[in-house]
Amino acid sequence: MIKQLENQLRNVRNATKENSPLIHCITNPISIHGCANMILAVGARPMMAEHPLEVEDITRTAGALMLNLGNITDARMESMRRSARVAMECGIPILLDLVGVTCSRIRMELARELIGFGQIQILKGNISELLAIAGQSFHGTGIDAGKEDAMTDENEEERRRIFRTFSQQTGSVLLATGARDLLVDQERCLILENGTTKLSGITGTGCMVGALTAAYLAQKDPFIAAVLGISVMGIAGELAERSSKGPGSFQIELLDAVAGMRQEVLEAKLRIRETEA
Ligand SMILES: Nc1ncnc2c1ncn2[C@@H]1O[C@H](COP(=O)(O)OP(=O)(O)OP(=O)(O)O)[C@@H](O)[C@H]1O
Ligand SMILES: Cc1ncsc1CCO
Repeated sequence: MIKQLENQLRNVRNATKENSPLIHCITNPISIHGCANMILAVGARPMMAEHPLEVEDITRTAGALMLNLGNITDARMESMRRSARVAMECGIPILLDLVGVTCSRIRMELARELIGFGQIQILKGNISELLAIAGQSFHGTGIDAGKEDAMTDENEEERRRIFRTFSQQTGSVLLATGARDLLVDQERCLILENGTTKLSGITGTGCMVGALTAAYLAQKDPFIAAVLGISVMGIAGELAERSSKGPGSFQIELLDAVAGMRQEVLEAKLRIRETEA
């Protein structure tokens, strides 16, 4: 599995740099700047447009659409509906980041509405947000995952079963972030263990995982895009931790590590395992 996966990761990374796809993001203002820089760092082109009267035109020209529910507003809710419809008509892949569906009824209702339009290629969130959207009990508060929801050896099998069923119902690849990241589609289930607690010390790293994944999603392989989004961020976090003094320099080093990541380093540091089928 690993050799084949490494080739797929390399091909998608190279294609992203060669084709420089436009990535249309409708996202929160807290992490918007970090998300745009992450998309640039992997060779794609960010476009952060959210006015309801212009988003359809912009989505039509994009390689992928990222919808992030953080800090939601009426205007962005309307824009997300409009852009999602256009993307689905035009076959443009969509990533929906479920920021805060654990704490906000309107976000949960909007997420369900967007999922109900048809196929969202990737549903992403922290583990509590994924449990919530799958109709399971959860412990997250605000935009943070609950400690009780963390992935463990004990709950791995049950989670795999729950999320595989939800992936079959929605047709989406599911990406749940945390110390152990979980990636599930209708046939496969991977656990990724790269990263550092320092990634939780600056705001928006989850949103940036969404932005990286959306950049790779333009190559139209959602599972590989999600593996790349989460592993590039995790490994860059490990590298940045070594060379930074605190959250300020960590933020800068993180961007540099994403932009400068060599394929050999990615392959050498990747901590990934497939769970039993
Ligand atoms: N304890 C940890 N150890 C290693 N990596 C971690 C840890 N916690 C989070 N990460 C990594 O940090 C990144 C963000 O994941 P997290 O689950 O914190 O997202 P989030 O809660 O949505 O973040 P935000 O709300 O700040 O955008 C992911 O790459 C994840 O793998
Ligand atoms: C802090 C914060 N609040 C809403 S969105 C966001 C960015 C991280 O999700």
